[in-house]
Amino acid sequence: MSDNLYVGFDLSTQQLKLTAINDAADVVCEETVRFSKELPQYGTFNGVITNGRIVTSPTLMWVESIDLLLSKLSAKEFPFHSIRVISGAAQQHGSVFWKRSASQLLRHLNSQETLKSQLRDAFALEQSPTWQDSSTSEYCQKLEEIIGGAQELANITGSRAYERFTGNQIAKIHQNDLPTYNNTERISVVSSFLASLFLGDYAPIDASDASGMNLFDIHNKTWDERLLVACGGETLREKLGNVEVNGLSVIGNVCKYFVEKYGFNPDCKILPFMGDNPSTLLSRKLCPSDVLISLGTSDTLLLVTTYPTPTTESHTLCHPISNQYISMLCYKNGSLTREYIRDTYTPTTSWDSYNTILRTVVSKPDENKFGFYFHVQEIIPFAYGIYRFDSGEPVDEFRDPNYNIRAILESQFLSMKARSGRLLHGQKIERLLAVGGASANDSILQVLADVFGVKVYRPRDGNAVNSASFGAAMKARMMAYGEGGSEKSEYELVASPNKENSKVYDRMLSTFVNLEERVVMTQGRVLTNSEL
Ligand SMILES: Nc1ncnc2c1ncn2[C@@H]1O[C@H](COP(=O)(O)OP(=O)(O)O)[C@@H](O)[C@H]1O
Ligand SMILES: O=C(CO)[C@@H](O)[C@H](O)COP(=O)(O)O
Repeated sequence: MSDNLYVGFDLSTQQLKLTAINDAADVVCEETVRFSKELPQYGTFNGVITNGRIVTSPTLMWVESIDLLLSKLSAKEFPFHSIRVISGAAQQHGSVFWKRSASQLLRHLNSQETLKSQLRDAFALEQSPTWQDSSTSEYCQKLEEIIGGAQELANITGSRAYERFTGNQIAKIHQNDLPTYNNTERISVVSSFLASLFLGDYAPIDASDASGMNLFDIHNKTWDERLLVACGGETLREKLGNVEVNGLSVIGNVCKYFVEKYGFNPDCKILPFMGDNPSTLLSRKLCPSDVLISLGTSDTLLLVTTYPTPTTESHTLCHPISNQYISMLCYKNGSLTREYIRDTYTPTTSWDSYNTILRTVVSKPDENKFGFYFHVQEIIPFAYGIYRFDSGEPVDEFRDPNYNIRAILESQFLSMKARSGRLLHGQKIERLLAVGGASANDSILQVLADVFGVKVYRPRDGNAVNSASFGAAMKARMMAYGEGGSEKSEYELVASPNKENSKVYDRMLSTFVNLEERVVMTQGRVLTNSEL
């Protein structure tokens, strides 16, 4: 490993990850810290602490995970000195509230101590709001009213008001806990928080992540004054600092702490850190008609567009390194809800037994059966609860409960298909590119191919396992090689649609949309199936 190295981090819901690549863009090292498993003292489950609709992560757990990750690499004699550039990614929307004077702590980090011991007192909020939080509905409603409606807000910021978006989280603190708000010097999103630690100073929020706050004008690429004042009063602008609109501009060198403690090169450059979904888009070379589907803790559908048309169901984000835009659908019931169904309906609670049932017991779609699995409060649609239908009638359980194993995948992918049409403006999808933890699962990707009627590819073996940290490493490498670099053929075909199944799913789409509407109409309280 004597090459130059380019490193990307990803601070996601369940783990902190690192990917290091070399000049040839080959992955030379990956490392992970799983929060709940490796830092159990913080009491998180799947990386978060849930209290009803409030979902947070301990900020200090994130801080400690950085030293833990780097010390794991030290133990392997990782050549920190060879890292030329670092960048990073993180879950979008989450926030970190730095206390007054925290910048002084950041600027004087001492390599003889740990980050945790020095930053113990740096945060005005000990628990960071995360993207899974859905406790701010009243602030969302107010914001849309102030600005003239959901579509109007989407036209400015790229999204209608969403509970997890940082502006609404800030409004909640501003209106309920003014002392904490006033004691806050800087509000970072998770990506700029992570960058700040490496920089030893507050790092700017990058434009792609600012697009997930309901505060940023995605056309002019500036904070929107009316929205700032509505969410956090006159002082919010100062608390947020500047947005970095050029994702490839150097924001500084790595700070002394990392040079002295781990042997980073003092000349190692830092590029702005991004949201994990924009970063995932940088991980692969995409053709204009490619659609990327990330099946991780959250499920997202992503495509790049030159002409954004914000809707009230999707998100439009600034592209992290170009003047283009990203259209995105995001679902909260992704891998963890699939795990829940796996653990409820398989004897050995393993993906192997899940896949066996999917391939053998419920191997064909049944066009009369539909399930909706909003195990946690969903984003699109804004719904909660589990609902099943057989021949148009609500049922508490399918006659063969194994059908849940297929139905959850069908409903997740039918929802994406129904909604992606509006983002594509009639353009045909040529390839679906699957990334994220569940993309390792061929049986799941077969259902995806059947529902969309399109071939599904995934990164070829040997590429990075984690797309967001790989994307950040690829951006770091762009400093030396530009945006093109030496691209390789990076995909393998995993699933071709079964024509018969695809016909069935085409027929199911309109019934799916109607039943989903019916489920949403009953919201307000969770109904059992027999009440529907
Ligand atoms: N073989 C598999 N089949 C289906 N899901 C899987 C498989 N392997 C891992 N996963 C899921 O992937 C999820 C993690 O995905 P990942 O993209 O790494 O997470 P994150 O969204 O936190 O970045 C886990 O919750 C796990 O359920
Ligand atoms: O809320 C969103 C996007 O709007 C999520 O996609 C988060 O960015 C979380 O990412 P993961 O932890 O699932 O990677």
